[in-house]
Amino acid sequence: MLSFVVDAKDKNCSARAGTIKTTHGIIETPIFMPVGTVGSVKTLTPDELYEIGATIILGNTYHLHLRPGDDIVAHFGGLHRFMNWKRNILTDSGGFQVFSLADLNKITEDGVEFKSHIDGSKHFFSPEISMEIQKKLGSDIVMAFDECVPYPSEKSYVAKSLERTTRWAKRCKEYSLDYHQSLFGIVQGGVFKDLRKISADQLIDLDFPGYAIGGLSVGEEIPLMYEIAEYTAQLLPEEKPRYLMGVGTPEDILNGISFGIDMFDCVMPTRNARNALLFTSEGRLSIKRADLAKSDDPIDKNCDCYTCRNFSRGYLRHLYKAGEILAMRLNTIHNLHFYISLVKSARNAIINGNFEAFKNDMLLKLNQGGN
Ligand SMILES: Nc1cc(CSc2ncc[nH]2)c2nc(N)[nH]c(=O)c2c1
Ligand SMILES: [Zn+2]
Repeated sequence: MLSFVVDAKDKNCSARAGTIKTTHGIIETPIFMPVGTVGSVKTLTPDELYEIGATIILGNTYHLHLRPGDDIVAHFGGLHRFMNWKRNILTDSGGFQVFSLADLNKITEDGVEFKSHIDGSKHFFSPEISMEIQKKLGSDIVMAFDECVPYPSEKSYVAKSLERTTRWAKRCKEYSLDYHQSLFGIVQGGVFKDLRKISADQLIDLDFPGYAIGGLSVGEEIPLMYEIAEYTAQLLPEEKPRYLMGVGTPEDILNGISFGIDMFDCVMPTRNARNALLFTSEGRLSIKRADLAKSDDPIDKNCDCYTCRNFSRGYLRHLYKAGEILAMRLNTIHNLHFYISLVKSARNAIINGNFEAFKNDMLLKLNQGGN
């Protein structure tokens, strides 16, 4: 069970600040959700995640089903207990990962057969099986089992696929989840506005407590992603949360917020951190750079994260070059803190009525090479 209220709306664009309430606590939106695919946000402890302000993290049905197995996670009382995470968890439904990771055997009305990318073992996912796994994981927000069509795809295939995704969503809705879990529908339709409208209308008829925009950030050009994301967001009920899956860069998130989108997730901050690519309020910074060897500056002088309060660029560069695990941890703390504080600042700007100015100022700063 999930409630959502809109706390403030921008006057010049669709941006809004909201509050999601679940049994695992409050989520103030716009929100960025760190990705914890196999039950860990790579390199960080739950306490470190609380410290940077994370209120919801993501888990993956596909990965956890394959390893350690949803039965094992259920044995420990669900994913919250298993990983000792006391706040919210959203789990993706597995469809996307099957299509992007597994050796996909075949897709039928009933579901998808696939081979594990880990050991090649055969598996089958259906809407019902995806719901059963997410029920065992005990996530607060459960994603419907969908087909994320690749880009580009023939319009005729996208049109047929979205109809099946709607039929699958209906099957998911008919499955009884735990009292505390809420199921979000996922809008598909590729990059075709007329198909997006059909998909959105069909899912709205099924009446979900929240809606995700799927099928984007799959290789399409950024302007096209923005156009479809904005169009689709405006089709969705204003009083329900809107989640843009797999997005994105800080710029994408600021633009997504202006389209009226409330929730975002992306592996970028955590993956880039492990590759020494850091986000700062003056643009991107590669901490590997030789000219940083003697820099006593923090990664970002405007950042108050643990890493920026305690360590120099020179030290972080050294750790990375030496292959120290601490480098990954300190970089991850900074990048996640950057994303989470970006959306928190966006929320405050919406509440204070100056989101447009905030967004334009940030977009300028994010793209300067001021490091
Ligand atoms: N781009 C994109 C990303 C994801 C993964 S979101 C995620 N899961 C775990 C981490 N992040 C998607 N997931 C689903 N179910 N459907 C989609 O259309 C889709 C599109
Ligand atoms: Zn920092």
